[in-house]
Amino acid sequence: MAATLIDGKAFAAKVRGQVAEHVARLKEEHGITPGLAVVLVGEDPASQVYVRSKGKSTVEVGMNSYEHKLDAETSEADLLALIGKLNSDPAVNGILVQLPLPKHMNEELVINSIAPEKDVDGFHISNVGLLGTGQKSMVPCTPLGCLMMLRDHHGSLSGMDAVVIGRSNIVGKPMAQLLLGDSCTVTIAHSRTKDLPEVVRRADIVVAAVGRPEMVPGDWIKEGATVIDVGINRIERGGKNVLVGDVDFASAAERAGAITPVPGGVGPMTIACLLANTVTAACRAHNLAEPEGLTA
Ligand SMILES: NC(=O)C1=CN([C@@H]2O[C@H](COP(=O)(O)OP(=O)(O)OC[C@H]3O[C@@H](n4cnc5c(N)ncnc54)[C@H](OP(=O)(O)O)[C@@H]3O)[C@@H](O)[C@H]2O)C=CC1
Ligand SMILES: Nc1nc(=O)c2c([nH]1)NC[C@@H]1CN(c3ccc(C(=O)N[C@@H](CCC(=O)O)C(=O)O)cc3)C=[N+]21
Repeated sequence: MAATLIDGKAFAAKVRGQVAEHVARLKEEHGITPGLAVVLVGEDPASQVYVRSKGKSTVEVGMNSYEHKLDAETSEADLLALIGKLNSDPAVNGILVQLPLPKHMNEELVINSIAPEKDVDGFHISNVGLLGTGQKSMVPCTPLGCLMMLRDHHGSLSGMDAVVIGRSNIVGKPMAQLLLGDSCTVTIAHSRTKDLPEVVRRADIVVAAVGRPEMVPGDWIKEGATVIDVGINRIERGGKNVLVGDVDFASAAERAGAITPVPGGVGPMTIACLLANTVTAACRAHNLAEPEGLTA
């Protein structure tokens, strides 16, 4: 392997350490313990795993974790009522409603009912608008984690050619906004992009957020490029269930300058950034100085 491995697991541990320090200071100096509420509707096994791991990390950094598990048949009105209660609860600084929601719910309506200042996912329309106009906002966790790793590796990203594959509201679009904010020349590719291999070959930075196992082969990667693999795909290989990204790691690592693995790359950073956003939200709620280096 020629590429440098960007160790998201180790980076995430460092971020969680910084969050823990800031939480300890908030407690000592101001008697404040930040709180994160996570709402899960239904019994999707993958979602249950994430929610448990989020709760565990929240407690480990010294914050309060409030888990709300609702069954799949819960009405939208009941979910909105719960969000209303969390919005007005001063002990709750961050609210995350795990996606996807059951089919009978209007995801946009639900997300936009979260108080924007508690929207630690950064999905509320106000936060989307603030990010798009370069104003202070809550920044979506996955793109924020990717940005932190890129800045750490490169220092400045100014003038670099970046290609984001995927245009979802939760990953692709906010990722592109953040890269633009750091003065990259940004291309957003998607399922209708003509000649994706050629588009990717131009890139100094490739962020793959598609949800198709190992779809980006090494020969699309420009020699020395930095590859950030957001994909989390569970596939069967050799009779075993394994986790792979959207990038074919083995062949891409031959050409890339640096690359994130799956697992152990973007995933752990997503959770660390969720904690970072929660402590940031708590500081803003109390008009206190925000932790440095934990926001975009
Ligand atoms: N590590 C982490 O923390 C997280 C990981 N993920 C993972 O990231 C991946 C993407 O998630 P998400 O953004 O929610 O996914 P979506 O399904 O919402 O979006 C996928 C995007 O990929 C595009 N796409 C699909 N097929 C192709 C193709 N053949 N060529 C080019 N583009 C294509 C789609 O294009 P179009 O718009 O034209 O349909 C769409 O914009 C998933 O594997 C998910 O599990 C997600 C969130 C967090
Ligand atoms: N409102 C909302 N916000 C989210 O941020 C959100 C969501 N809904 N729905 C689902 C996706 C997915 N997601 C992941 C978080 C961590 C890992 C993670 O830590 N992955 C580990 C592996 C974990 C495993 O083994 O399954 C890793 O990549 O190393 C993965 C995926 C957040 N999401």
